[in-house]
Amino acid sequence: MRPIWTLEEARQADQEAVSSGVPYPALLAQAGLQLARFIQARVPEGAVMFLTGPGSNGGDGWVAARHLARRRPVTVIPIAEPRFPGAGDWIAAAKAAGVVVGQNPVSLNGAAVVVDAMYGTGFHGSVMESPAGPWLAALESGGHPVIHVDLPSGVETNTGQYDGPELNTLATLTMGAVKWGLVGYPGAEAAGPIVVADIGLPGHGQASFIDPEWAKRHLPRVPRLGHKYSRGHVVVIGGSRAMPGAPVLAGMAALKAGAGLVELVVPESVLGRVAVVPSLIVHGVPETADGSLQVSDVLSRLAARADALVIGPGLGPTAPTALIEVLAKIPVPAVLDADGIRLYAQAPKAFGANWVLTPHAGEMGVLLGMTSARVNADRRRAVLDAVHATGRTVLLKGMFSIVGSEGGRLMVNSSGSPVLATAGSGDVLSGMTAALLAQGLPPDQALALAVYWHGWAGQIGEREQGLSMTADNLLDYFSPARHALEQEEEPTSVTYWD
Ligand SMILES: NC(=O)C1=CN([C@@H]2O[C@H](COP(=O)(O)OP(=O)(O)OC[C@H]3O[C@@H](n4cnc5c(N)ncnc54)[C@H](OP(=O)(O)O)[C@@H]3O)[C@@H](O)[C@H]2O)[C@@H](O)CC1
Ligand SMILES: Nc1ncnc2c1ncn2[C@@H]1O[C@H](COP(=O)(O)OP(=O)(O)O)[C@@H](O)[C@H]1O
Ligand SMILES: [K+]
Repeated sequence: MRPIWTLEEARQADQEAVSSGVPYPALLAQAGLQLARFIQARVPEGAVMFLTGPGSNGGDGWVAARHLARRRPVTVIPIAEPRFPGAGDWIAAAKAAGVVVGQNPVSLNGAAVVVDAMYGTGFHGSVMESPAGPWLAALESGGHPVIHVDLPSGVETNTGQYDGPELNTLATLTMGAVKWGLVGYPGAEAAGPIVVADIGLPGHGQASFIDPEWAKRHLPRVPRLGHKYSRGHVVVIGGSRAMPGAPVLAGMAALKAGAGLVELVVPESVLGRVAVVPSLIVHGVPETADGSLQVSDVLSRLAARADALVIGPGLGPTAPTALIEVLAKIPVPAVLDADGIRLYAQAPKAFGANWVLTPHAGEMGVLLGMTSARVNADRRRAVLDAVHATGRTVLLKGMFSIVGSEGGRLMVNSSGSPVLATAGSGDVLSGMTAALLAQGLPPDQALALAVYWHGWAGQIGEREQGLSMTADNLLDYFSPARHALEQEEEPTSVTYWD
């Protein structure tokens, strides 16, 4: 279990530790020691400069400063009067160990690393208007390498909202468990690589990361006596004159993720443009005057044969609402993506059982009646609201994608790469998800495993091809990504330090 905490859950973890007999100063001592060990490991030489705030985030800094002062030059610059429990004693001990107390920004210039211990979970408001503002501006213009304690100062714990500058961040060492602000936007960008320090707090929460061991255990095995029908039959419903390629990407992804048989159902006028891949079976069915899929008996018959459907890749903005109403009556699990989500938003009552939705922030905005900026301002809340509104499993895409399912359970993906932000990469994900549904995984597990596997394919693709990777190249990395899952490799965006 690798939990992700809200502010309330972080406070609850403290209280549980304290009420089980751990004195609060012991937690501060442990956090400060872990911070000192981490700084020593990451930046082994040179002067260390701490910027400390009034609360316990500053306390972590003072404790770490005392440990490091035995080995190397250490300066602490308090940006506000210390008020954390036991401050007088901890500060006296740090000074006795040789910590120098500085006062001005000039002293930053000699630092091999600056430690941001100004604000953590107790922060609220605008950081640029707080006493930390001028220091963040100095760090931005000086380009000093920075390690953040718990959270970058100014990042809101539950959402990731942040109005400070981008710094030269080496890492964020966070105490006990990752906070939602570190996987929210733009907090995730400000945090850089996240490292979790074990300080002996209890490790549970409502949300968790998708775990490498969990992913390995849920990968479908290929039965030795299987045949193509027993491996799962996926039908992709989509395509339009402007977007004939999207269903092909989804279909190929479904095959490569282990479906035994994949059929594409597209408007008849685009049939010639999708019938290019020999492994895919394609059907042209009746279309509207502008070349979008139309409701027809043949479409319903083809859809009803599937073990899982993908509805939406390349469907286009003019497909009729009646299409979703007809498909909702077919008792087959389905992935709704792209214009499939728009159709759902127009006809919410049409929602079929075992359907999953895979919106990016813009499509989530369509579902919830808000802008994508508002979705991204509190991604956790958006997923909870969408699950509540639909009663179904929902994925909010993007870095640190979130899978939400009934009961408010949330899973966050830590695999992935910015090269996935390329046209068609969502179609690949929808096909992969359908293949896992067709192989018998329940919706939340199919989605979590698909997003984790897809992220690994992106990571390996980035390593092999750099930034020029496209969505069709992504298909080439399913196999090495599956191998990474089988080896329980750890994504690098979040690591655990003990
Ligand atoms: N909990 C644990 O188990 C452990 C916690 N640990 C560490 O403690 C951190 C949490 O400590 P914390 O609660 O003291 O909060 P922290 O962020 O240091 O600062 C709060 C202070 O900042 C002030 N302030 C806020 N916003 C402001 C603004 N805009 N402008 C000006 N001032 C502002 C605020 O003022 P107030 O709101 O009270 O007026 C208050 O004085 C946590 O992140 C982790 O690093 C570890 O030691 C180990 C165990
Ligand atoms: N910066 C990023 N880091 C990690 N994954 C990303 C990033 N940007 C996009 N992705 C992933 O790439 C995919 C993009 O899907 P989507 O936005 O639907 O693209 P399209 O509609 O063009 O296929 C999603 O799985 C998303 O999570
Ligand atoms: K901090």
